[in-house]
Parts: sequence; structure tokens; C-alpha cells
Amino acid sequence: MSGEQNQYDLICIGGGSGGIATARRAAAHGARCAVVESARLGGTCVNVGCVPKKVMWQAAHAAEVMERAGDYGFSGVSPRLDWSALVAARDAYIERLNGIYDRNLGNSGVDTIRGHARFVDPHTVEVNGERYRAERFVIATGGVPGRPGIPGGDLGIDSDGFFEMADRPEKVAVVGAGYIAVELAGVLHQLGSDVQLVVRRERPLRDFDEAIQNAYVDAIGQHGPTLVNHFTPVGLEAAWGGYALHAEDGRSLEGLDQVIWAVGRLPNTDGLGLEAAGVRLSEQGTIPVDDWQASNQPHIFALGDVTDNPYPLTPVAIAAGRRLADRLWGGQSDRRLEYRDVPTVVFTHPPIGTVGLTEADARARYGDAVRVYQTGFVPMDFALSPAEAKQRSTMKLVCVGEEERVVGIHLFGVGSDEMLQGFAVALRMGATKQDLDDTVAIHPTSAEELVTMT
Ligand SMILES: Cc1cc2nc3c(=O)[nH]c(=O)nc-3n(C[C@H](O)[C@H](O)[C@H](O)COP(=O)(O)OP(=O)(O)OC[C@H]3O[C@@H](n4cnc5c(N)ncnc54)[C@H](O)[C@@H]3O)c2cc1C
Ligand SMILES: NC(=O)c1ccc[n+]([C@@H]2O[C@H](COP(=O)([O-])OP(=O)(O)OC[C@H]3O[C@@H](n4cnc5c(N)ncnc54)[C@H](O)[C@@H]3O)[C@@H](O)[C@H]2O)c1
Repeated sequence: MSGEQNQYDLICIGGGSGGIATARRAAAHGARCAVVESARLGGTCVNVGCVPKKVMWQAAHAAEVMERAGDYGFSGVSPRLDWSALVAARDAYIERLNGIYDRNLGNSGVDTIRGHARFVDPHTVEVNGERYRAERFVIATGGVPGRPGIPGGDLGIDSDGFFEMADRPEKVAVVGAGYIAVELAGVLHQLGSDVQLVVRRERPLRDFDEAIQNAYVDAIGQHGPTLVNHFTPVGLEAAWGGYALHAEDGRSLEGLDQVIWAVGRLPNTDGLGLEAAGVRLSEQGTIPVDDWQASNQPHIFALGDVTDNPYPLTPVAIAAGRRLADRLWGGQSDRRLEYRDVPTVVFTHPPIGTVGLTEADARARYGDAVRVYQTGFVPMDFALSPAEAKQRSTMKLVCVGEEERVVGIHLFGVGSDEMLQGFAVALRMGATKQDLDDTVAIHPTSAEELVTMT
């Protein structure tokens, strides 16, 4: 029987990016809140996503910079990676973050309930046999990696498995054409593995602006990983000589130490008891929500990767949650997340940064009113490098109308990851090409190209 202490204003199911952010903001507004988490606090991002991925990317980036040391006159730089030391340091860092998340929840006055939450009725969840009631719920249970439904699809590993690898594989196929595939392929390639990036169509990152797709494909054509295109996997076999990945057209990739599936993620609603709560799911298994994050049950909200959110990103889950809490408990009745002009970075080598419309989307929406500015250059990082080692950067501005309002910014090159955030503010505020031109450049940087394009 649940007592007073098990009665809340808000229970967030899922202690990841969205659930924690919502509960802490609601608590700051005075709501009595709890977060239920069945695994490690911090969710995908902290444990098997952004954070360990960025650590691996930093390691790969360090390797890349050390490769260039000779160009600047250094000698004797021949690093050898101790994979297990890297993994141990990374995991210790994440453990510290888990502790910080725990303390932050406590300091914010949010109760943490450990275990798997399951609705037993629209206002009650059960966790480890104990019942908890709330006036409102936020479902922020995120997603899990998917695998193809082909023979041998259960062999190999997914992105969760990538973070468990005790050794660096010598020869690996990364299957997929989205963020995770290109990021993991890039890290492993840069850290010394022989990597084949396997895509079903012509090239990866097909949702990105064509200039970015081309720049990325040119870059990996020059430096790796190896692109294997038009390859639709139909089977994976484990044999003595290593894995063999078979394609629909009869081709095979053989002798692989590892195969990493990066073929998309699935919303995580397993065992949530949504039928008991009366919450409907979409055909894709996501929880459909309205503009205010409400499910078909007005007191049950959902956000982040478990919804049909077009940007399954950590800051998006956080922003949706904080705005929801501001609206429900902070008296800000119009506050909600608008799912547009969300800046995002893909941590390739070099990285990709993008915000707003691609040229193709802008042309579909605005027709001839679109004007595009594009530039390509070798950043100064490679000024002293031999021609074959130089990496080019690409930048594109998509502008609309007489006033040339900037509606899309697409970057590929060293520093794009850190460059984009400020320009995304400008885009959101309605900056025009003239505003960029009127901003005095910072020299010598790559970023100055964005305010000097003709
Ligand atoms: C490899 C990888 C790299 C990524 N890199 C980036 C990046 O660089 N930048 C970026 O912005 N995004 C990145 N993402 C995406 C980002 O991690 C997600 O968008 C984000 O974590 C979604 O937050 P969420 O709150 O919706 O869910 P999650 O963070 O997934 O949290 C959901 C939590 O709910 C818990 N849970 C599930 N069901 C229950 C239940 N019934 N009861 C109790 N607890 C439950 C889970 O254990 C989990 O901890 C990456 C993702 C992956 C996989
Ligand atoms: N840097 C970042 O911000 C970052 C990094 C990683 C992930 N994420 C987020 O996580 C989300 C999920 O990433 P993701 O890469 O898992 O998914 P995704 O949906 O971006 O890509 C999945 C890819 O797998 C391909 N695919 C699907 N089935 C396949 C099959 N049977 N065989 C071969 N290929 C197949 C699809 O064509 C698609 O290109 C992203 O949309 C992104 O929002 C963000």
C-alpha cells in the first residue's frame, strides 16, 4: 500500500537526459518529484552515447594531431595506443559523472527510485513491488540500438557493445549510414583499425546537405575509413577466419574481427505497462505527443528519444523537459520547444556542423528565392602538411529572399563542432547574409570564412 511519501506531483520515468532535466527544473519550481531509473543514472548520453563517444573521439583526434607533429618539425612522436588504459580512464570518468548526477538530483530535492517502472493504472507505477502515485508523469525512457532482422543479425555488436570492447579490432565493418556509423567508423579508423563503412545506398549521411555528403565522401576517399557502398547485408556468419558479412548481390566482406551494427535505434517502451495507463503508441513504437509534449493521456507527457521527435539529441530532450516544467510548474503558459533550427554536430574527422535547412529543403520550400554561398579551403592546421595530407574544409550558407535571410548553415572541417553554436544563435535571430558580412572577421581562423563569403 503506498503511503504519503509515495505520492508525487511528478514522476519522470527514465533517469537520462530528458527525465533528469525535467525533474530538476520542476523541483526548482516547487514540485515534489521523483525519477525512476532502472540502470545507470545519466541514460544513453552519459553511459553509452555522447560522453564515452566524445572521449573516444578526443583520443582519435589526439592521434590525428600527433600524426601531423612531424609537419611542425617534431621528431620522435610515435605513439602507441593502450586501448585498455583509454577504456579504463573513460569508464572511471563516466562513473564520476554517475555520482554527480546522483548528488545533483538529491541536492535538487528530487527522489531517485531505482528499478524498472511499470504503470499499473493511469496514476500509479510499480517499481520493485512498491507503488508510487503522481498527478503527472513524464516518460523519458529513450531508445535502444536496433539490429537487422537477417540471419546472423544477433552476431556482432551494436553501439552499446562498442563501449564494452576490451580490445581494438584489427579489421571491422561498421554497418549503417547515420551519425553512429560514421562516428564509430571514424574513431576506429583514426585509432588504427582497418575499417569498412558499409552503406546500402551510394553514400552515408543522406539527410545532410549535399555539399556535406560530398565533402565527407571525398575526405574518407582520401584518408579512410573505406566506404563500401550499394551493399545490402543479408547475412552474417561467424567462422574460424572471422566474421563474413554477405550482401544481397552476392558480395562478401570476409575475415572481419568485428561487425558493428549502427542501423538505427528503437524507442524503449518494453514492460512500461502503457496499456494500463491508456497511452497509445505509433506504428513505429514511439509515443506520439502534441506540441506540448502530451500523450493521448493529458497528464502523461513524453519527450526525448522515446517520442517521434525529429532530433533525437540530448540537448533536445533536455530543452523539451525544462520547457515543460516551466510551463506546468513555473507559470510560463506558452513555453514549449519548437522543433526547428536545432544545431547538431557529427563527430567525424573532421567534424560536421549543421543547422537549419539543407539547400534541397530550402529550394523545395522557397523555390527561386534561394541563394547559396559556398566555399572550400585548406584550414591553417594543414598549412605545413604535404599535399596528400591536407584536409579540405567546406562551408555553405543557404539564404532566402531579397534580404537573404540565412536559413541554413552547413560546415565540414576542423573546428566546425565548436564554431556552429554561435552561428546557430544568429540564424535563430533571423540574421541575413549582410549581417554576417558586416561582422568583422577573426583572422586567421576557419570561422572567418563564414563572414567573408562572396
Ligand atoms: C552512440 C551514441 C552517441 C550519441 N552521441 C550524441 C551526441 O554526441 N550528441 C547528442 O546530442 N546526442 C547524442 N546521442 C543521442 C543521445 O544520447 C540521446 O538523444 C539522449 O540520450 C536521449 O535522452 P532521453 O532522455 O530521451 O533518453 P535516455 O538518455 O536514453 O534515457 C532513458 C533512460 O530511461 C531508463 N529507462 C528505460 N525504461 C525504463 C523504465 N521502464 N523504468 C525505469 N527506467 C527506464 C533507461 O535505463 C535510460 O537510462 C548519441 C546516442 C548514441 C547511442
Ligand atoms: N553527434 C551526435 O549528435 C549524435 C551521435 C550519435 C547519435 N546521435 C543521435 O542518435 C540518432 C540515431 O543514430 P543512428 O546512427 O543509430 O541512426 P540513424 O537513423 O541516423 O541511422 C541509421 C542508418 O542505418 C541505415 N540502415 C537501417 N537499416 C539498415 C540495414 N538493415 N542495413 C544497413 N543499413 C541500415 C539507415 O539507412 C540509416 O542511414 C541520430 O539520429 C542522432 O540524432 C547523435
